[in-house]
Amino acid sequence: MTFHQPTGSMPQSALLSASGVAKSFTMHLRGGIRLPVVEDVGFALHPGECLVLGGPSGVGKSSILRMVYGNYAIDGGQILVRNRRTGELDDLGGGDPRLILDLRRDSIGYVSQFLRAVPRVSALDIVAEPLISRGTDPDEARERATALLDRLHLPSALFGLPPATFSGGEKQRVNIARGFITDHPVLLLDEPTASLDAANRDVVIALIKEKLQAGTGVLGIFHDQPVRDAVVTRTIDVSSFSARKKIEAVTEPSSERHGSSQQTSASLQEEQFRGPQR
Ligand SMILES: Nc1ncnc2c1ncn2[C@@H]1O[C@H](COP(=O)(O)OP(=O)(O)OP(=O)(O)O)[C@@H](O)[C@H]1O
Repeated sequence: MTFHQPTGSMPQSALLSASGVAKSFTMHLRGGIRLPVVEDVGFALHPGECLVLGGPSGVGKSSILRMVYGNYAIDGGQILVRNRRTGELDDLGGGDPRLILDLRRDSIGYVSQFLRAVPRVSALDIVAEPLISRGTDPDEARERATALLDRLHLPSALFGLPPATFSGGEKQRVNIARGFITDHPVLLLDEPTASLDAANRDVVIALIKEKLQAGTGVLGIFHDQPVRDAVVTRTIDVSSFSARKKIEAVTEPSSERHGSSQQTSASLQEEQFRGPQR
């Protein structure tokens, strides 16, 4: 396999680093309008560290997580990841799909806000699958999945059912169990506790702390302040990477421009969600 070779470096002890990363979205259905989101994103993640992405809604926190997981291509810069299998630094920002899959298998885990359940697969098998696909004996994998789902208070009557009909919190607990069952050195968490009650939030806090103690580096978004305060070791203010501030600073003083062809990023954003007017 040949992968994109990184040209940069990162602190020896780091698991992951981003430098000079920029991201904009192009609205192809809106005449190719370009919506800049972040630029010059830079940070490093070390073992046992919980780096929290902070800043107001829409500033680019989830976009950064998605870039680090290889879901979003980057416009520039580098995202270097220590490949657990080879020990080498890989540039995930290069967008090589084979490299992205390789890193997801052994090096980077991700718990998204929502479970993407496969139809007809039981909750237990969804959770056990990442272990089985990495060679763990299926019985052992299911035992560990059972223990994790028990810990997250999922009623055992649901273990054998596909999560399609589960409540939001039940689906999220299956999602969390699936994300935490493996031991990726880097774990990305996108609001893992958003749909959980207090008791399960405490379980997730404990699970995150156990990961950190084991040396996992966690990069996460936590809107839930008690959870954030319980796990954070360092916060990154994503506003400092905002590519919008500069645009707004240029467009704000001239109010007559609003509504004309010189749109602000805020109005572009609105349009993006409204979609084409019919
Ligand atoms: N796939 C996409 N296509 C177009 N624009 C996008 C896309 N994903 C994100 N954006 C835009 O990028 C900006 C940043 O979004 P992002 O979800 O990263 O923000 P956030 O800081 O995580 O927000 P929140 O805290 O509300 O979840 C938003 O204006 C959003 O509309």
